[in-house]
Amino acid sequence: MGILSEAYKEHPVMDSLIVPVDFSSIKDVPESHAWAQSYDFKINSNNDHKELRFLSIPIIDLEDPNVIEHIFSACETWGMFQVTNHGISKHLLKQVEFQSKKLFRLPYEQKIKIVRSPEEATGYGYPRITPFFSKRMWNEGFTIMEKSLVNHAKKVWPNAFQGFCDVMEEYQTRMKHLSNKLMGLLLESLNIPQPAIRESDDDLCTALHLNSYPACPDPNRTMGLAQHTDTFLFTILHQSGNANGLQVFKDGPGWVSVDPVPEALVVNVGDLLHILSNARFPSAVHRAVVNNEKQRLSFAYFYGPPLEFQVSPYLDYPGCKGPVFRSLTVKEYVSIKSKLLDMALPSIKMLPDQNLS
Ligand SMILES: C=C1C[C@]23C[C@@]1(O)CC[C@H]2[C@@]12CCC[C@@](C)(C(=O)O1)[C@H]2[C@@H]3C(=O)O
Ligand SMILES: O=C(O)CCC(=O)C(=O)O
Ligand SMILES: [Fe+2]
Repeated sequence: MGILSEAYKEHPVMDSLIVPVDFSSIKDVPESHAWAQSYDFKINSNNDHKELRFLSIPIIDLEDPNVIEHIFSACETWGMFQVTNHGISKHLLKQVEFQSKKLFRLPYEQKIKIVRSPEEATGYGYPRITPFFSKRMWNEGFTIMEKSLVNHAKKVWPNAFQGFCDVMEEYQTRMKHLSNKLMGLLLESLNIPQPAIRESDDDLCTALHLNSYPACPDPNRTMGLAQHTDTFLFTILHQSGNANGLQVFKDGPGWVSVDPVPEALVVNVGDLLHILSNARFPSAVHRAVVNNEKQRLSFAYFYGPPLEFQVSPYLDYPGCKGPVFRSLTVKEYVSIKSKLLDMALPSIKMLPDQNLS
């Protein structure tokens, strides 16, 4: 999605909110990264729901004959599920992990050479949502979209970039394939006739984002990735190294831990699928916390329709009371999200009288 930067250009991010600190040289959590003590780091903090304490998101076997029903129910209840039998080999996941470790282990001066530029989408840096929070996150990331990959890799490994590029390219190809399959299942679960979303495969908005959460001296004072919803249709996430960290917010129990399940990948609903489903599927509010033992890595693959695609709520289902959101292009939504973050969805809600015909 080279042209995704067209949508970001209107809201360039200041350099100081992109360039991470050198985490390898930090012995204590600095003020810049110390979140308020009142910040809710706890899991299942709502004591009224003790019985929900051990809740977990559904695990769905993609070869289950009832996969459509399971996906519908998981998306409606959680906006998130884990999938098994997804066809991504353990070997490839290990290679992505190996190459990512190699990248984040580079000396600081090297990583700085591939910092994301203020209007761009790809490269090394703090999470994109950083400007919306007064404190920095305990996270360094690297975003890959097709064209940028080789250029960035050449800057840090002029003679040895190929290994990194081959693995990341292979992973993106496999992820796109799995995403096309999941998209079909998600649309079927919503009874939406397969639209043009997947016709122009080349123009799809896809991105691979590698997250690294360095081991933190005081994990209860800082946040790995602050709460957010993902922008596109859905995200496929691999939590590497069996390290906990991901949490999803559910009304009632509060923050629920999404523990890594060997061989499973996490799938979460993003804002565009929330709009397309006419709010029947929640866009999963999630975050990542850190630990003091070891670095945690996660790999997120974002999948969306082409930038010019018009996203409209689908209304042909029993009990539909009219559109919850106005329709808009992907590009317009990305631009609104860069400006408003969690107020983006409320800002495109239809007013009650706009639904009267
Ligand atoms: C395609 C994208 C989705 C993403 C913004 C990005 O351009 C590349 C990084 C993605 C990420 C990863 C961490 C959380 C997130 C909210 C962020 O700040 O950057 C997501 C973005 C998103 O879903 O909008
Ligand atoms: O690291 C995680 O578990 C969450 C990552 C995430 O939410 C993202 O990259 O959008
Ligand atoms: Fe996310």
